[in-house]
Amino acid sequence: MRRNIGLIGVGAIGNFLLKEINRDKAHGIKIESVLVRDRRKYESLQSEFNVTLYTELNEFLCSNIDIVVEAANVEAVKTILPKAIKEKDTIIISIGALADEYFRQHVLHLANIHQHTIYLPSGAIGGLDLLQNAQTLGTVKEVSLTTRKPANSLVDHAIMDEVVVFEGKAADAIKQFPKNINVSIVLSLAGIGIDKTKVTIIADPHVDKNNHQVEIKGDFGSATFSIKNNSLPDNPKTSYLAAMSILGTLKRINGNVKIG
Ligand SMILES: NC(=O)C1=CN([C@@H]2O[C@H](COP(=O)(O)OP(=O)(O)OC[C@H]3O[C@@H](n4cnc5c(N)ncnc54)[C@H](O)[C@@H]3O)[C@@H](O)[C@H]2O)C=CC1
Ligand SMILES: O=C([O-])CC(=O)C(=O)O
Repeated sequence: MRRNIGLIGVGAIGNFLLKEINRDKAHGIKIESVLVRDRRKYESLQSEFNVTLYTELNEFLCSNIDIVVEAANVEAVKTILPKAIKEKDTIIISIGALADEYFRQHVLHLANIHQHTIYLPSGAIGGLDLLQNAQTLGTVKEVSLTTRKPANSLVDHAIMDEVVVFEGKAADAIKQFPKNINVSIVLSLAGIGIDKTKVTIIADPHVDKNNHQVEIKGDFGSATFSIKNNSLPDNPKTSYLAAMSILGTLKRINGNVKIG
């Protein structure tokens, strides 16, 4: 059982996890340790959620934790994951960090040598089970993602009508929108890769949800997933489902039945 969690980053997703896991105590798991950059800013979490704060990665990794959960950003994954995966299984939500081929191969190598697992939750989308099954024989031909978000999540000036802010491959989408399109990288890794997965990002002043449309075609047939996500109150860029997918992953790791 992975009961004790070490959390990296307390923003919209980190707050959700602290409230759901430590306040409810209903999931058989507990966040024990939290890695932050500024201890003073987060001091109150210690008494509110009965956690220990760390600002030093090594001390955090040596604390009483079974699994690390990252809920920070792509840059944090780049600096933290190589060390973390040597010591612990690790759940990553800023999956965009793995778009860098050299970095991905490096951390997969470390995971293999140290016999730890990198878990990549499906985040704000779905259908990754189907995509991985359809691709077992390498016969998926096309994968595309169209993401439509409220305009102010994507552009810093007011717009009256929708604007396509990106059209191209996932590899380039994550470079331009590292806080908005991590989903394109998990989709790429489950399917046909970051250079073949097509991405369109639309800033839309007329929507209040984060919409993702995934289209898959291959020898299996075709599939379409359309997801209309409510966002988390603390960060409109981030979908509620993305936070829930971490909790779901933690529950499935500890479960005795694996579905999908
Ligand atoms: N895979 C997916 O489907 C999705 C991924 N995401 C990604 O999840 C991550 C977290 O999302 P939110 O909680 O909404 O972001 P947020 O911006 O609300 O919170 C991130 C927190 O991490 C902290 N942080 C940054 N670097 C750190 C470091 N080196 N050590 C410790 N703390 C650090 C920040 O101070 C901030 O409090 C983001 O990278 C976001 O892009 C978000 C939604 C969906
Ligand atoms: O939460 C979402 O809808 C998607 C997102 O921000 C990401 O993939 O980075």
